[in-house]
Amino acid sequence: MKILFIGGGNMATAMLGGLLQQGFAGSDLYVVEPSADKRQQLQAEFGVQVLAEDAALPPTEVVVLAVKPQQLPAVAQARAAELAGRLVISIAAGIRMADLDRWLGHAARLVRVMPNTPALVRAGISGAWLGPHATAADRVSAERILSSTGALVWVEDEAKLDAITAISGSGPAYVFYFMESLTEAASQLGFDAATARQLAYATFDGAIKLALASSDSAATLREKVTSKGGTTEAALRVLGEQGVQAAMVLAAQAAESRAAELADELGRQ
Ligand SMILES: NC(=O)C1=CN([C@@H]2O[C@H](COP(=O)(O)OP(=O)(O)OC[C@H]3O[C@@H](n4cnc5c(N)ncnc54)[C@H](O)[C@@H]3O)[C@@H](O)[C@H]2O)C=CC1
Ligand SMILES: O=C(O)[C@@H]1CCC=N1
Repeated sequence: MKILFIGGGNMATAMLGGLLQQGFAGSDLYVVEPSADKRQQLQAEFGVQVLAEDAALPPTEVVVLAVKPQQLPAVAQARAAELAGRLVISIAAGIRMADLDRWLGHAARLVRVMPNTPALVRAGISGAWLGPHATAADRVSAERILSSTGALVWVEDEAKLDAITAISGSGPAYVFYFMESLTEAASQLGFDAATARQLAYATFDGAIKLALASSDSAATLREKVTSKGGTTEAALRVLGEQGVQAAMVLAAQAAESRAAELADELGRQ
C-alpha cells in the first residue's frame, strides 16, 4: 500500500514514524509539504518521498489530509481531480464530510479521524468514522494506518467525532492542566521548581501505570489510597466541595459544543 500525506506537520510526522515502525517502506510513503526545511527533515529522518506544495500527486491508494482545518478548503479544491478514486483519510478537526465533498466536487471514499498528540510517542488514541462511500477494504486499510500511532475506536455516526474530540482529542490538555496544578501545589508547599515537577510528574506516571496494570477501577484505586480519617480524605473532600468532577463534565461538554460550532463555521467557506 502506498500512502501520501498532504501536510507534513506534527500529526503527519507522528503517523509516518508509526508506519515505518510497523514495517512500511519509506519508498512507499509520500509527503506534500510547502516548507523546504520540513521536507528535508522528513526525508532525512524517515527516508520518505517528499514533494513541494504544487507538485503533481503520485498515484497512491491512500491520501491522508493532514493540513490545518483552515487550509483544507483550498487544498481540497486544488487537489480534487487528483483525489478522485482514492481512499481519503482526513484528520482535520471540525471538517464534515458534506463540506469536504462539496469542495472536492465529488463524494469521497472517506474515513474521518480524530487523533491526539500522544500519537507522537505512539501512545495516541484515535476516533474514526467510516464514510458511507468507503468500503470494508478501506476500513481495513485505515485500521492498519491508524493503529500505527496507538489505539483506535470506531464511531457509528459522524457527529460522535465531536464527542471523541472533547474526550481524547482535547483530553491531553486536561491531563496537562492537572499536572500543572499538582506542580503548582508542590511549589506552594515549599519545593523548588525542579523537585515540584519531579514529584508531580512521577505521581501521574506511577498512577497511570498502576491503573493500566490493575483490574481495579479508578474509583477502587482511589479508595485504596484513602485511609479513613487520613490525609487523602481531607484532600478529596476539598476536591468534592470545589466540584472538580462536575467541572470536568462541563468542560468536555463545552469542547463538544465548540467542535460542532467550528464545523459550522468552517463549513460556510
Ligand atoms: N494537534 C492536535 O492536537 C490535533 C490535530 N489534529 C488535526 O491534524 C491536522 C494537522 O495538525 P498538525 O499536524 O498539528 O498541524 P501542523 O501545522 O503541524 O501541520 C500542518 C502542515 O501542513 C502544511 N501545509 C500548509 N499548506 C499546505 C498545502 N497547501 N499543501 C500541503 N501542506 C500544507 C504546513 O506547512 C504544515 O507543515 C489538523 O487538521 C488538526 O486539526 C487532530 C487532532 C489533534
Ligand atoms: O483544540 C482543538 O481545537 C484541537 C482539536 C483537538 C485538539 N486540538
